[in-house]
Amino acid sequence: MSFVTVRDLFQTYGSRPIIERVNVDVAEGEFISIVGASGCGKSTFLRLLLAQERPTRGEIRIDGAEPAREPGLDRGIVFQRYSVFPHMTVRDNIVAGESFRAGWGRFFGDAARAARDRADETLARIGLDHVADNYPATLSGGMQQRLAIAQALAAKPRVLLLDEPFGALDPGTRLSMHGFLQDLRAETGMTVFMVTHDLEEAFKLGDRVLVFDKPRWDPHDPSRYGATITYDFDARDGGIPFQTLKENIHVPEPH
Ligand SMILES: Nc1ncnc2c1ncn2[C@@H]1O[C@H](COP(=O)(O)OP(=O)(O)OP(=O)(O)O)[C@@H](O)[C@H]1O
Repeated sequence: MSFVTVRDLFQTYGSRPIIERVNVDVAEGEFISIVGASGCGKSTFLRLLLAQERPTRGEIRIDGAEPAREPGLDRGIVFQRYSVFPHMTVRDNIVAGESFRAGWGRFFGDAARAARDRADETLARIGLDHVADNYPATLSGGMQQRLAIAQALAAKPRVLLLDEPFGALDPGTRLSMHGFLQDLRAETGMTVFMVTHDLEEAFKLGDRVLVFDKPRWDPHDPSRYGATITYDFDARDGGIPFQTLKENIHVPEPH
């Protein structure tokens, strides 16, 4: 059963086509990695899923309906940087994330206290309880991204959109963030779309890996045509052969 349905999607800026005839069906709970050359429209595709922009042509359906224009209702988004509110404490960032669900309203009195308690529980679960009163700028990159993901999930979205969420992190932190995201996914059953430049990350985390590319190319006018999904790899159970090969590479013990 298709949960997210994309049909004949086109996006053009001025006279410049960016995305051409994108068609894809995604089941609820699937983790979709998106890869492709720089500037080929991956972030544009996420913005269309978020309904931040309307497509030039075509349609997107989430659970049978057009995606709501307000963020945080059924979709949460995390960018490479700057997804959290810098002027709010770590705890208030989580409370703000939850308040999206309440229609951007603010919590008062008992409701505010209860929201802060829930935020503290979340922070304890993601290992950020000791910095609840700090401001995001005082946290490491990995901690800020953990906070950003927890904030996006506080509104309990059914779809999480991630735009190169780990791109600015060092390899060790990136690895622990993979574990963090896999745990959250198992816990929530959410549907995820993640743009990444890291192929290994794409195949490791994704159930499917979509490749965006331009099937038509005019060498005299590179911006004449847009990109579409040229490959849709099944990445479950080890993914494509190179991933299996890589895991099987045996490095002999030194004698
Ligand atoms: N609002 C806009 N108006 C005009 N052009 C835009 C707009 N948004 C994006 N573009 C252009 O569309 C193209 C695709 O941009 P997009 O950010 O979606 O690519 P991307 O694949 O995510 O790139 P990267 O991997 O570098 O982040 C770029 O050439 C960009 O300059």
